[in-house]
Amino acid sequence: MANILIVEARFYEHLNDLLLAGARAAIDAAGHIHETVTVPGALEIPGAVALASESGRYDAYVAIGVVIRGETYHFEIVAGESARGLMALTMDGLAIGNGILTVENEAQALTRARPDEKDKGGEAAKAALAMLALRDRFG
Ligand SMILES: Nc1c(NC[C@H](O)[C@H](O)[C@H](O)CO)[nH]c(=O)[nH]c1=O
Ligand SMILES: CC(=O)[C@@H](O)COP(=O)(O)O
Repeated sequence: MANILIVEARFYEHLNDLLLAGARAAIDAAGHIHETVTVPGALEIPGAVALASESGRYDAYVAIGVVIRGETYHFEIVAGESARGLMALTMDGLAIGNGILTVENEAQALTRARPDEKDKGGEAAKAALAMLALRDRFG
């Protein structure tokens, strides 16, 4: 049984609740356990994963968040840098699924967050478990 850490950036409460439901359902269905920690925004997710990985308590990580474009360039920074940070951690050997939505508006986010629609939270959890299985295979 693996211990999965879900790191959520709780910028949009109602959207995160949907993503979390999908991620938790996927982990439960696979027979694993999970914990959840909350950070202010997507930019803090990679750092939280890095800090958690130093504990040695978790087998894989699921990043959950929603980045919706506003008026400024900040969207590119938040979306791009959170993804880049997670990719760097993946290349360091951590099993991570990226469920950070980067969208133009709330309607796009809702469709992707709902477990009974695109279920990006569940998809990210399954990706993390797939990477964990790969690491175990190559370990
Ligand atoms: N605009 C969004 C943010 N912005 C906040 C940053 O992620 C970060 O917390 C801040 O810059 C302090 O370091 N975060 C999201 O998750 N979603 C957004 O739409
Ligand atoms: C993704 C963001 O950082 C964005 O929500 C911030 O909005 P704005 O660009 O209008 O400041």
